[in-house]
Amino acid sequence: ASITACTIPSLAEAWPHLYSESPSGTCSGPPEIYTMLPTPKKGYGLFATRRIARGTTIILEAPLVIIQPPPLTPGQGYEISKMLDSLRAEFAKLSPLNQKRYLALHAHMFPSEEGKETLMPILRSNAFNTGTGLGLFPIVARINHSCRPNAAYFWSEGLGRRVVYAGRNIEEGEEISISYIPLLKTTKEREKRLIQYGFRCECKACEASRGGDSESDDVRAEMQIMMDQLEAEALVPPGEGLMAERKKQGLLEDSLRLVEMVEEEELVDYYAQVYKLAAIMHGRSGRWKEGAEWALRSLEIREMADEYSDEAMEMRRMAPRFILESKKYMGEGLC
Ligand SMILES: C[S@@+](CC[C@H](N)C(=O)[O-])C[C@H]1O[C@@H](n2cnc3c(N)ncnc32)[C@H](O)[C@@H]1O
Repeated sequence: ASITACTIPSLAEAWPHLYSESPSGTCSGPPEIYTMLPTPKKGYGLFATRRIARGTTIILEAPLVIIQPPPLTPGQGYEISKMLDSLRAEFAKLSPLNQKRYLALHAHMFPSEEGKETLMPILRSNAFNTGTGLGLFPIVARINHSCRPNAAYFWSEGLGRRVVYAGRNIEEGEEISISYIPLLKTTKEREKRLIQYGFRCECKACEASRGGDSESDDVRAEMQIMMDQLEAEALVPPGEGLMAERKKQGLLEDSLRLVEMVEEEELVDYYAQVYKLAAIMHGRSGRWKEGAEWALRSLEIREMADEYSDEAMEMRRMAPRFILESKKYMGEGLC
């Protein structure tokens, strides 16, 4: 029989809104499309209780606490002692049940912290940004990391919630994963960034690299270079003349290559960004129809994530402009 959260009393207690025991003693799972289960090596994780189609919102969660971090000290990060005071103050304001939910979360303790207060290690192991602050979201905090995640997430300022959505189709029983770190880095660089969480990622991309197959690392490093270059070029007026035309063609080819690499690596977090770059580079070469198609693909993802985000608005402005241009070019101008 599968283990459900109801078989783990502390979880059912910490998550009373998700798990209930019927009078007959039967555990009824959450109505959500995910459930929390123990994993062999990663602590708890969230798993799909049924097939989740790409684009589906999986979680919309308000923060339990938000901490406004002090300004970053260059090269040293945040001054932890200052954060601890505000964290203690925010924690004290929580109801006993919410304090329990906070303390039930995983804490990665550094050796110097063993046996000490867990408030800060819990925040460090689980927090996500909330615009200017750092927030703790007890359900989202149960999602494990993968360097090739199947879900993506963002903070919606308008809703005041963190939103997790399926970046690709997720099969029933499959673990839901997100990325805690930027992914266009080599395995070694990603390992360093994951130190604060206290684990070494064993996803397929990391394991292949450790096994001597450097393909994923090479591709990710190349993607970062191409992305930076295309982003920079997108800000500069394209120019005219033979040389400029050649450059435009080269950039168009690069943008398509970048799309191909990102899709091959299944880096769902980057799809919208690279589709937008492909749209711009096609537009610059006068290939408005293809540009419009790329713009619409980017818009679809931006809307899937957050239809009110600045990025969605930007694509909503770009796509019709490209469509209009392609109609002019085809002699179908609007009357
Ligand atoms: C935000 S929590 C995720 C939920 C956590 N597994 C739990 O039981 O509550 C982050 C912690 O989960 C574990 N974790 C997350 N992703 C992992 C991975 N890919 N491999 C191993 N451990 C992982 C690490 O202990 C990390 O500090």
